[in-house]
Amino acid sequence: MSEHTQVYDYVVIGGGTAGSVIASRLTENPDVTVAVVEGGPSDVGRDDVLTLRRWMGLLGGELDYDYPTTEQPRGNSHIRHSRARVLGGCSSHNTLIAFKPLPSDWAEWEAAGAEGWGAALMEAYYARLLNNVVPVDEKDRNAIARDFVDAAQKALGVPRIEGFNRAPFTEGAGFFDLAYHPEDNKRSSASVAYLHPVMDERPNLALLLETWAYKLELDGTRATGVHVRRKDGEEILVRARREVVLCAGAVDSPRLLLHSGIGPRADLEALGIPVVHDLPGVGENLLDHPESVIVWETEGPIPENSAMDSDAGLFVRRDPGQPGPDLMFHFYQIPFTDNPERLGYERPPYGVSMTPNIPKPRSRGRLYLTSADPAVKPALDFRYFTDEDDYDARTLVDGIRIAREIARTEPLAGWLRREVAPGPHVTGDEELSEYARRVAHTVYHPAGTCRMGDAADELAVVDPELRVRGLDGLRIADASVFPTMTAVNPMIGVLMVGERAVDLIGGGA
Ligand SMILES: Cc1cc2nc3c(=O)[nH]c(=O)nc-3n(C[C@H](O)[C@H](O)[C@H](O)COP(=O)(O)OP(=O)(O)OC[C@H]3O[C@@H](n4cnc5c(N)ncnc54)[C@H](O)[C@@H]3O)c2cc1C
Repeated sequence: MSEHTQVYDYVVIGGGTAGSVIASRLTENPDVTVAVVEGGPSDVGRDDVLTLRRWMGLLGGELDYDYPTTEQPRGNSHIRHSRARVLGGCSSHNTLIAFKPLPSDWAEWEAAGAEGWGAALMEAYYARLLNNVVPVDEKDRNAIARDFVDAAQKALGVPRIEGFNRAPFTEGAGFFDLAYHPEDNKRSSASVAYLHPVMDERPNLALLLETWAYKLELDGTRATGVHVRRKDGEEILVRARREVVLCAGAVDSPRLLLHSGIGPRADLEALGIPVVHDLPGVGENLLDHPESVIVWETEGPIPENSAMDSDAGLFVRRDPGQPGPDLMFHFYQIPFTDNPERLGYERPPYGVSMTPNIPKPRSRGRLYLTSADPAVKPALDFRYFTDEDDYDARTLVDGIRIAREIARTEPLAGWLRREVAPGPHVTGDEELSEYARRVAHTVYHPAGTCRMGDAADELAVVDPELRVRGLDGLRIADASVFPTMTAVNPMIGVLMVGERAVDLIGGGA
């Protein structure tokens, strides 16, 4: 089929978390035309997507790109990285836990060269968000999760936090804020909040759904559009009069750059991809929040009410010298045994789990291509637990010990019949580390693969205005631009990147 051309002012590649924000804001100006190239279908009318509590049913299904990791000698090689293939992106299949990044996160970004991204300025972008961010509703607060919060507070002496986004914190236990509508458990995802209200009313907004972007079009050093393939095989060159904005996420943004010849020269040459622009940082600095899991059998069934089965959590700061928390826990009202089962552990009929994770992991991974064929998934080598001081693994060992302290404390203790995994006999540092790493999972937070940095930083992919270094007409706005990992779950940070990108582009009404 021959390729034809469509022209818009802006082409947004990826109608996901950040992309939905940008497309919505840019088209507030009726004189500006925007095309969104989105690989997945619409989420409108899809209860399987829009009902928050059904999130687990989406993992690994037809709306999941489902990226494997490379072998992880120090970790778990079986982790599958879910990435949503649907309008709203990962905000359409995640758990919508909503944390404004902490002031210490923004300070770290600034120190890494993201000039102008300090906490005071970023506050305005949080205020702009259209998502319905509310604390877990009273009716969704399960009795065992309430007792987890009480026990954590008592066992560790940390404060109870009601509204994690009200003020910066370093420690505390409580129910999360979620981007949802408690009355019907519907998502307040990026697409629901930003696109649904306007998508049928704005002739200047074109949603090209089930359309895959496989190569950027460049005229010299200027990005002028993108080559896409529609579901029926039709190929289109979607041109941008003003800018191309890449919002395909931490996996697919670097993937598209690499297939377009933008990346580390030697890697591209080795695969026979013509080098358009040597940019060594593309795919480097692959970050994540790794987690482990402790599972208990409960004395019997747990009440059913919940927003999405992991409604409460805990932050701890073990090292008072740190500006923010250095250990985080999600509490699951279900026995989360996917990884332990592979090691021979059983799934109890009724149970709960705590998943300690590393807010500021030190291991750094890398994303790279293994083929010049754009259909082949890239390799994701997170290099889990490879940091020099073994900080990451030690953090999870501390996490298991702290989780046990909480489990021994009333009012939680009375619910629990026995520890299923790793089991009370596993107590030594070495054994705990081995267990923690082999059952390690991801909190699904890949980031950093096109990181922002200053002009002197050769491994930076975008400058503080989100422009790709050395090229014109091309910005990136999604989780890939994170210079470092936020201590908290990243989605709100991604939405704020989207809002800020609109200002930097100079668009919007
Ligand atoms: C299961 C799960 C649970 C999570 N829970 C939470 C949570 O509770 N709280 C939190 O803060 N964070 C959570 N996260 C992380 C958070 O959702 C992500 O960090 C964030 O949504 C990423 O946004 P993004 O804009 O970078 O990418 P995405 O939202 O993934 O958007 C990328 C979009 O681009 C499209 N796309 C990609 N490549 C192409 C291409 N070549 N052509 C066309 N379209 C393309 C995709 O279809 C997708 O819609 C979770 C993630 C997952 C997977």
